[in-house]
Amino acid sequence: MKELETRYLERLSDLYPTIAAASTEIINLQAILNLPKGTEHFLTDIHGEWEAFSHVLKNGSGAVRSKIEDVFGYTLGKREKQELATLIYYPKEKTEQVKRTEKHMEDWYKIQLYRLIEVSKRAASKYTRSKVRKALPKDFAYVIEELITEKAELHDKESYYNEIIQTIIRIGRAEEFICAIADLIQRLVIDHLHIVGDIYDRGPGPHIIMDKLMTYHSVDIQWGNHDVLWMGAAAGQRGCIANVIRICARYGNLDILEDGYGINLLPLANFALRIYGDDPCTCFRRKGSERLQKAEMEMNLRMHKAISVIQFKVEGKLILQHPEFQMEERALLHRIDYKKGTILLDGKEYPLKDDRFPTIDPAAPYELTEEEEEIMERLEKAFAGCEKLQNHMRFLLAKGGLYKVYNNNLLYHGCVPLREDGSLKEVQLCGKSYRGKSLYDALEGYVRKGFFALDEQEKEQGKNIMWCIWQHPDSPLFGKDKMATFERYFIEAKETHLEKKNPYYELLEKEAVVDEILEEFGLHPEGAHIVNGHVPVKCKNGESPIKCNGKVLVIDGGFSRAYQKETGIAGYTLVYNSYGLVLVAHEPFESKEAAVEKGSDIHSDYMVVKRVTERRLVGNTDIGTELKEQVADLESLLAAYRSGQVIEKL
Ligand SMILES: O=P(O)(O)OC[C@H]1O[C@](O)(COP(=O)(O)O)[C@@H](O)[C@@H]1O
Ligand SMILES: [Mn+2]
Repeated sequence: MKELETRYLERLSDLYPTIAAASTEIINLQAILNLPKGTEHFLTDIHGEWEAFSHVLKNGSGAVRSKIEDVFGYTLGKREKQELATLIYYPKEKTEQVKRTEKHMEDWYKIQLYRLIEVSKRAASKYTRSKVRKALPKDFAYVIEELITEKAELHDKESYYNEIIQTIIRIGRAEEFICAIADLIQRLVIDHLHIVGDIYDRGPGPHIIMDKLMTYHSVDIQWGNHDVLWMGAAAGQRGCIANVIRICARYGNLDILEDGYGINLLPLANFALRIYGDDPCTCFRRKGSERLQKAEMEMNLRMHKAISVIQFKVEGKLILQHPEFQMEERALLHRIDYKKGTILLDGKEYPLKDDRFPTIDPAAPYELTEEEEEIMERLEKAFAGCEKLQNHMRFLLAKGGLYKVYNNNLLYHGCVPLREDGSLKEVQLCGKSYRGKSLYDALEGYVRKGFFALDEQEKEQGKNIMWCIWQHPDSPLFGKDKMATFERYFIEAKETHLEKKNPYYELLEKEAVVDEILEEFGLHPEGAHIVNGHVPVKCKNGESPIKCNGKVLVIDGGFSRAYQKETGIAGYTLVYNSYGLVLVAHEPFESKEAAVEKGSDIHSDYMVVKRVTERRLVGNTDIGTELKEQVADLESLLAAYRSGQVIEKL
């Protein structure tokens, strides 16, 4: 044991070879521990709405505005502060707009540059110089550092700064400089980003969001059911592929696949036109925006139906092949009376709104036709072979998981499956029984196997589990008794559309239940929170995102336009800074142009969930715990140097 410790200290002495080096590092770490904790930003349910997402990233859900407020308080008017905020979010566009009318651009540059420097000084003051240095834009690193660092020894600071700024303007670099410093501010106001699931589906730009996240300085992702659906599709699981395409068609977004990811949908399009060419496919009208032209719409309708039918076949077959999933009642095609055009559900017969099924053989309803089979084979290859999609999925795998415990908060997208009495529900998974955290851990293990297992059978199992995570009643990411997709397309009777939520959602006000969940994940209930998304908070019905006296925060980001009518708001985000937790309500995002033109921001309301009496320091965070361990190790090294156990390397 002793030997192991000496060996460890020897390795550490490679990094800190002298008493002086080890001491300096201890002092540095100690300084970091006493800085205010960095601001965390939580977003969920972005659902492809990349413009609103980009905006919220830029404004840090109000974090930029509050920095401006801190710096300028009463010394700037409301309009000027708003203009400055817009300049920080959209430096290029805002400068262009000003140029159109402003006659004295030099003055304008000078004023804005001063203001931007003041804001960045404030934003940087929370961090060590080394961290700020790492965040500096390459081109202007040196000069920005000069400008934002207080120089006590300078006599005439003003003329020194003036000189720098004048030079920047004179040599025609003011615009680039503004962009660089605006980026720096955005980067400094948010230290870490949490995405609590559902990046994909419904909106037009999940791939753009993924590209953005991949360049973000610090992020973790808790996968949502829609994200796992895409992961399953990328891994080649057919049920997931069909769902992904169906949802894109449903929202008129097939171009995400075709243009965004370069996945060829032509075989499906040709097939759909041939098979459903004179079928009005009225049940397959798309939801959401009016972006499609008429001809495209006709095509969309048909592709939508074609892939839906394929989905119901593929899923039904999977369910029947895997009785252990216990989803038999979700295989529906054999319950249809193809002559009468009805379906028998729970002993009740319902007429179908559309009973044209030219590709279904009533004797073998789950078999794909030869052409359907060929289409699926090609799609499988296309998804698996799409480099961009695979890169995005690898990023999700690397930065994400099914849940996260971070700074005393428990983050997951959906729920923890519970029984009616609030106890953790036992769930069967591949012959074993799990509940609570063990269920989450097991499921995550299967997802990773679906990508990385060497053994083909294990890999296959992992892929199928991804499909289960998407829509199994016991999936913690789905959390409903069924996904009534078929019923919602084909049956008028609303009672069949009902998807009953897991008791979790009713029990969230019960402190004993919430505490048990927190403890299950290793947290002390005192001062801890659960943050989840997934269910839109219907503000207009008086629902609140704050449950259980602030212990649970259901912050469906509500970015999805299609859901905004229902909720009456564009959702919530959460900010956790050194002063406490603040829930931010958002208005619908109009467009980037409107944001620049009108200086409109979309955060409308703040609810302080928790305000601490003493500012929280890095020392009280998870990173702080790690740093303290490092300090302890370094102190052992120092002692070893002093006792002669380890010798300095000069
Ligand atoms: O309104 P849409 O896009 O048809 O989606 C409805 C389906 O989406 C789900 O709500 C799942 O998506 P969410 O994770 O966004 O809730 C299903 O329960 C439901 O069947
Ligand atoms: Mn969801």
